[in-house]
Amino acid sequence: MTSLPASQAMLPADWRDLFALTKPRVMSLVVFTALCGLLAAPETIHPVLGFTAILCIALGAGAAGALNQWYEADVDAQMKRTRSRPLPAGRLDRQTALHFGVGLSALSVILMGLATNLLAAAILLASILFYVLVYTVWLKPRTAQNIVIGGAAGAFPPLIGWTAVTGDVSAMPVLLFAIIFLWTPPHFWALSLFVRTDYAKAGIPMLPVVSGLATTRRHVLLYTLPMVAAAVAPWPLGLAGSLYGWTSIVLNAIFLVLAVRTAMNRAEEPSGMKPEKQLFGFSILYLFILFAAVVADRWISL
Ligand code: HEM
Ligand SMILES: CC(C)=CCC/C(C)=C/CC/C(C)=C/COP(=O)(O)OP(=O)(O)O
Repeated sequence: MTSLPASQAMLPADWRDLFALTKPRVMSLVVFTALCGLLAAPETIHPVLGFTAILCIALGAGAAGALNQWYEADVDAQMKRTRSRPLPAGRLDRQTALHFGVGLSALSVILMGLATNLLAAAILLASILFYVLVYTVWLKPRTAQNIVIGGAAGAFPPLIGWTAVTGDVSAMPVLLFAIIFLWTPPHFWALSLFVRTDYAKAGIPMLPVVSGLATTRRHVLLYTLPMVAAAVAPWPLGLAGSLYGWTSIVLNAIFLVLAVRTAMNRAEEPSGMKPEKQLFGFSILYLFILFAAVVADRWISL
């Protein structure tokens, strides 16, 4: 029997499966970046409304994850990494997942509109539709560029958090969007290199399956360069101070070194892919620390 994370161990079985449907581990970083967008905004929001906004983003992101798993149940059944999810493992039926996903999506968008403003609710709805329809249904089964465009869905949360407070969109939240948008390809392609046989088996045209290891490794480095530029930009542009600036320089230097080592690696087997594994693991830490620095920098400047 596999051990459960502490956050899931205390829930009764059915709730545990519904919770797992929301991809809680991935969504924790999505929600964290949204919270940072909300806390870095130049105005304030009543704490109850701020909490409600973050709850809505968590519910919306979880609903999108559930709809993704509803649509991909057959594909998930073919991959080692995903076959123990509630739907392919047969612990939950597809209709329940569909109702859960649609209901939670509607609830999150309506509540966001009531608690904050229509722009934030509209961007939340657009992110859910983008992830489910544009990425999952349209691009993912068709093109190796799926995550380049489809990954935009995961870049919206800080913009939504910020907009929930201010009611409009300015340069800094657009940069926060750009950082996650450009971060997604190296984040995912690093991982895709060492789980590529799974994707090949399931017939999903991810880059290493379609174009090979060397091209994917070059693409990891290619997308890291504009990501570094976008991540450092807030300091020289005067949108953030030196705390953010120095944190960003250190994080981006490490990311770049790992991306170069990935690009230079020639290993064919996952056992030789240490740089790729390190880059994937660091990509998560990178985003957590970078977004925490956005907030810390704003607070010390108040
Ligand atoms: C289309 C874009 C993306 C793709 C294809 C992708 C894919 C993946 C995959 C396949 C994993 C492995 C773990 C799992 O099976 O769930 C993963 C892990 C993870 N991703 Fe992404 N990801 C994307 C975007 C994002 C975004 C936008 C965030 C957050 C801002 C994020 C945060 C994470 C985190 C925190 C993990 C680690 C989860 C764990 O510890 O199990 N990902 N990602
Ligand atoms: C507010 C809102 C709607 C946010 C959405 C956030 C979002 C789209 C995050 C993307 C993260 C993610 C789990 C990608 C993996 O999809 P996949 O289907 O390729 O992964 P899988 O193979 O593990 O199912």
